[in-house]
Amino acid sequence: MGADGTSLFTPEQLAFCQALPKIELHAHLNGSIRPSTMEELSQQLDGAPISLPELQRLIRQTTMIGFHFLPLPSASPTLLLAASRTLGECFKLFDVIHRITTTHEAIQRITREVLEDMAADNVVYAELRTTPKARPEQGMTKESYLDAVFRGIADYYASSRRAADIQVRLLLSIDRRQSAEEAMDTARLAVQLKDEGVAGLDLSGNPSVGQWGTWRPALDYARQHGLKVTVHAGEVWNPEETAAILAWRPDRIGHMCCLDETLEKQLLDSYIPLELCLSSNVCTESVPSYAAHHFSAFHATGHPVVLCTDDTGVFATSLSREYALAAAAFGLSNEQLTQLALAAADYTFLEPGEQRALRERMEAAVEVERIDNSSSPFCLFCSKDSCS
Ligand SMILES: CNc1ncnc2c1ncn2[C@@H]1O[C@H](COP(=O)(O)O)[C@@H](O)[C@H]1O
Ligand SMILES: [Zn+2]
Repeated sequence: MGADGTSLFTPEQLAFCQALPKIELHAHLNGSIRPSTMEELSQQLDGAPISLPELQRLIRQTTMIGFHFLPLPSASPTLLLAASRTLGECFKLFDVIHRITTTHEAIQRITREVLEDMAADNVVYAELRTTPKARPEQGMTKESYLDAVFRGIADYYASSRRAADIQVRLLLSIDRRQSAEEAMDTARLAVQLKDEGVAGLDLSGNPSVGQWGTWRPALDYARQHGLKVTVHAGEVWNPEETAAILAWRPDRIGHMCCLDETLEKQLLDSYIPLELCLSSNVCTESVPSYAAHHFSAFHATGHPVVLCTDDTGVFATSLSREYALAAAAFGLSNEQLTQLALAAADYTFLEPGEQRALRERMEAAVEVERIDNSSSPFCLFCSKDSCS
């Protein structure tokens, strides 16, 4: 374990995590944009309200986080120095990203690329979330924004040799800057698209903005119409709101970094699955270090937890890296990592039969990996030099 805010994982740990079939349940579409695409799209900006040098500075700063993964000489582990990007800076960057992804073409492209990146990382099931946006100046409505997302998904399936490898559902996000009416529009849209691959609703956005009561009717509406709901909560210290969200009992909750003893007990009693994003929380300083991340305490009690990325483009990470970080920071064995990955099937917003089928598909893939690795002198599945 490195010093505060640093963590160590070995190339073998990362290789194991890359080979593991994984489930991604907390990924924001625009936050998962490839830095190279961000840079390319920014060149096409014309008369943007943000200057190109400033945009380039922000993009460089993002890519720099990626450069903090320093490969050391072969026998040494990979060193990750977590660069920090406060939540405020993070939301400035989202505004920038949104300025360069204003067209249907850009949305379609980043959707395809995000799926390509996930499949290459051995993600076998993903719930991708995004905030539908109306941009009248671009002839974009919330519906046409989502059509572009669906076209991006179709493009991925049409072009990928690994198409069968990844199953996708969408979650529609409500941004905390939105009014009750805007939130309700998104909830109605999600209900209309239930049979088209929309599995649920998400509440996200700058945690310091807005009031829980504003969006609650929209979330009630979605729930009454059979959709699942996940909510970002406790990303900053706001005990009243966190308690109200827990009392509402979302189907899953993201983050929950800032809890006191009472809230922690309520959460444990609720048994609500937690979506945990280590790099995001450390980079935004919602938690002080990997070692101090609450993943460890919740995982140790048997509380349902799932590792997720949040924003691979903003935090320069991947789901494999998040698993490797957890392995290193909390001393998880390969078997524990495997069980963690498999258990996520139960926390998806799929029907129970589909969850079982997903888990079986993952178990079969794990079995193939075990057999493939059984002849290797270094067993990926037990971290021993040889496996008996
Ligand atoms: C870092 N922690 C976070 N906390 C809260 N909300 C976040 C977030 N990361 C991302 N988002 C939400 O996702 C949007 C970008 O994707 P979409 O435009 O919807 O595809 C951001 O604008 C924010 O609302
Ligand atoms: Zn998030």
